[in-house]
Amino acid sequence: MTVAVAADNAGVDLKNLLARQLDGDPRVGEVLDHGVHDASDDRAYPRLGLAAAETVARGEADRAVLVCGTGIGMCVAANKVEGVRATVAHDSYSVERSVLSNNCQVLTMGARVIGPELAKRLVDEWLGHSFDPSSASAGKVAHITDYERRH
Ligand SMILES: O=C[C@H](O)[C@H](O)COP(=O)(O)O
Repeated sequence: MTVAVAADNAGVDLKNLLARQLDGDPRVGEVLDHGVHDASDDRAYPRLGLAAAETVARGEADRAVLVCGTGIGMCVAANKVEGVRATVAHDSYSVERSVLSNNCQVLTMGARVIGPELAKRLVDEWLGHSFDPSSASAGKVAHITDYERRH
């Protein structure tokens, strides 16, 4: 799969770490890094997160990992992009359910909330989950996407 990544300067170190891990993962064909690339770049999280989420909406990326201070701003921004379902998650169960229940394509994390080793482990787990369109959860997600299309 193709995975987009992005971060503001609060999340750049963790994003770079996760990008390297994703790059070395055999399940990932390509990592699209939307920046920032170092902490001297002070572009705000919505610019970076929206650009990455748009690549998911356009089908250029299958998924995205977005990092800011808390993960909240990136999550709010990404969810404004039509067709994108983003979640902030810092625990294994939420990461799993974000895919299996909610078909989220975007995972956001807060570099000021989670340590790098746990973040790496959760991203590894996240890649292993895939949504089952024949599951009971599919109709619930469809309710959201239908609403989005109608409004
Ligand atoms: O959600 C926003 C992020 O945590 C960001 O990195 C920091 O935003 P702030 O500077 O507005 O607190």
